[in-house]
Amino acid sequence: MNYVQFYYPEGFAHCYGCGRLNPEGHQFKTYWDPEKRESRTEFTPKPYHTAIPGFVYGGLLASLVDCHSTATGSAALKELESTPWDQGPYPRCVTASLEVQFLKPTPLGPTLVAVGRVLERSERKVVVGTEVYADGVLTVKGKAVVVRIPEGWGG
Ligand SMILES: CCCCCCCC(=O)SCCNC(=O)CCNC(=O)[C@H](O)C(C)(C)COP(=O)(O)OP(=O)(O)OC[C@H]1O[C@@H](n2cnc3c(N)ncnc32)[C@H](O)[C@@H]1OP(=O)(O)O
Repeated sequence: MNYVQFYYPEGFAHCYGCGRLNPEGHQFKTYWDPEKRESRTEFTPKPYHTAIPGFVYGGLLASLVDCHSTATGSAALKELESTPWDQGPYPRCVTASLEVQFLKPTPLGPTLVAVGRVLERSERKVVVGTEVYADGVLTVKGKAVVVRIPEGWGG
């Protein structure tokens, strides 16, 4: 199964967080389950993504929620099209607003699992709720408003 970012047009595929064409970036990959209408991004932080030894830096967690949300929004807008979900291109979203709640320190080591759900959707805007788990423990919650990319951005 290909991931959402795989279907972004080339001009929108250089994001530091999730651009498949940015070799220096995190290259987050988000999978969309069209039946459950749920998204999933897995990422294993590197040892240098440290806040204090043993715990993940909050900025990385915010980036994960950010890009995971734009990908979830993209999949939610793709649903409004008549083309199949496994045929690109996907609509591209940008983040208008991002809220992150750090519920517990996130341990550095385990693969993090971000799970996203669509809370609200219109033709142009999607509100996405995300939960991030480390070893099955919920450590971060996020809510993002993502908006279909305005005409004339990127390529
Ligand atoms: C090119 C590839 C990019 C890859 C991005 C990957 C993820 C990112 O990090 S994105 C980077 C950070 N984000 C940005 O730089 C975006 C900067 N902001 C903007 O360009 C604009 O404010 C933009 C495009 C988000 C919204 O444009 P604008 O013309 O204001 O939209 P507008 O028509 O007013 O609003 C659309 C909807 O979003 C809502 N909205 C807009 N801004 C916000 C906000 N800050 N908070 C909550 N809701 C908002 C509006 O209320 C409206 O909702 P509704 O349709 O229900 O009335």
